[in-house]
Amino acid sequence: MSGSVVPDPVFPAHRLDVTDLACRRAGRPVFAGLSLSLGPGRPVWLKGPNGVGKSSLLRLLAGLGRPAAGTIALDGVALDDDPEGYAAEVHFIGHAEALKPALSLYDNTAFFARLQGVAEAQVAERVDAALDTLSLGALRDLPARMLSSGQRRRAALARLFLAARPIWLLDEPTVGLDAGARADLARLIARHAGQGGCALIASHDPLDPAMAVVEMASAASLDLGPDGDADLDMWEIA
Ligand SMILES: Nc1ncnc2c1ncn2[C@@H]1O[C@H](COP(=O)(O)OP(=O)(O)OP(=O)(O)O)[C@@H](O)[C@H]1O
Repeated sequence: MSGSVVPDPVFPAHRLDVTDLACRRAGRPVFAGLSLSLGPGRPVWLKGPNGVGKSSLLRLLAGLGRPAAGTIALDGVALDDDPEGYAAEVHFIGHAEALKPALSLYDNTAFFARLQGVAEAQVAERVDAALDTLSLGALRDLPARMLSSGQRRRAALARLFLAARPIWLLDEPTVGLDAGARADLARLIARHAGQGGCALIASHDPLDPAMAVVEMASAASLDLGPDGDADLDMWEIA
C-alpha cells in the first residue's frame, strides 16, 4: 500500500462521548451502563468475546439504530440533535463491503466518491489514489464479483480515504486480510491518528500493540482520557 498521493487531512480535535448506553436487540438486552469517551490521538482496539456487543456498539455509534437508553454526543452535541452533522464526521465500516458485483472496482469506488461529494474533476485521481493506498490499483477494472474476499475488504477500506472523515468505526476490518495488509492497515490507522483522527476498531486480532485496549465483558464504564491516551487499566472491564 503506497498512500503517498492520498490527501493528508489534518482534523480538528473531536470528542465522542457515550454515556450510560444500553443496547437491546430483538427485545433482548445486549449491554447497559456503557460509558466511554473517544478522542484524537491513540486508536482504540475494542475487544471481547463473541456476542458481547462490539458490533452492536459500533452500529449505535454509527447512528444505525437507536440505543435503549443513554446518549451519544459529538463535541457536546447529542447525535439526536444533529444526526446529519454527526454522520458527516463518522465513517463506519461494517461486515458488508457494499460492492455492486457487476460494476468494476473503479466504478464502485467512484460511485462512493461521488456520493461523498468529491468534485467530478477530482474523482478519477482521488479514486485511483485511494485504490493504490490499499494496493488495489492493478485490479481497478475488474468487476467486483471477481475480487477475492481480502480484496473486497481492501476495497471497503479504500473508501476511508475518499470520505476523509475524522472518526473511524471499523468492525472486524482485518477479516480476510493477509499479514502484510494487516500491517499496512495498522500503519494507515496510526497515520489517521497522527492527523488528529479518532478510531475505534472492533477486532479479535491485535492490530497494533501501540493501540489502547478496551475490553467489553459486561455492562461497562470506559474512560479513554482526554487524548485517548490514559492508563490501560482504566479501560478494562472486569
Ligand atoms: N440482527 C440481529 N438481531 C437480533 N439480535 C442480534 C442481531 N445481531 C446480533 N444480535 C445479538 O446481539 C448480541 C451482540 O451481538 P454483536 O454482533 O454485537 O456481538 P459481537 O461482540 O460483535 O460479536 P462477534 O465477536 O461474534 O462479532 C448477540 O447476543 C447477538 O445474538
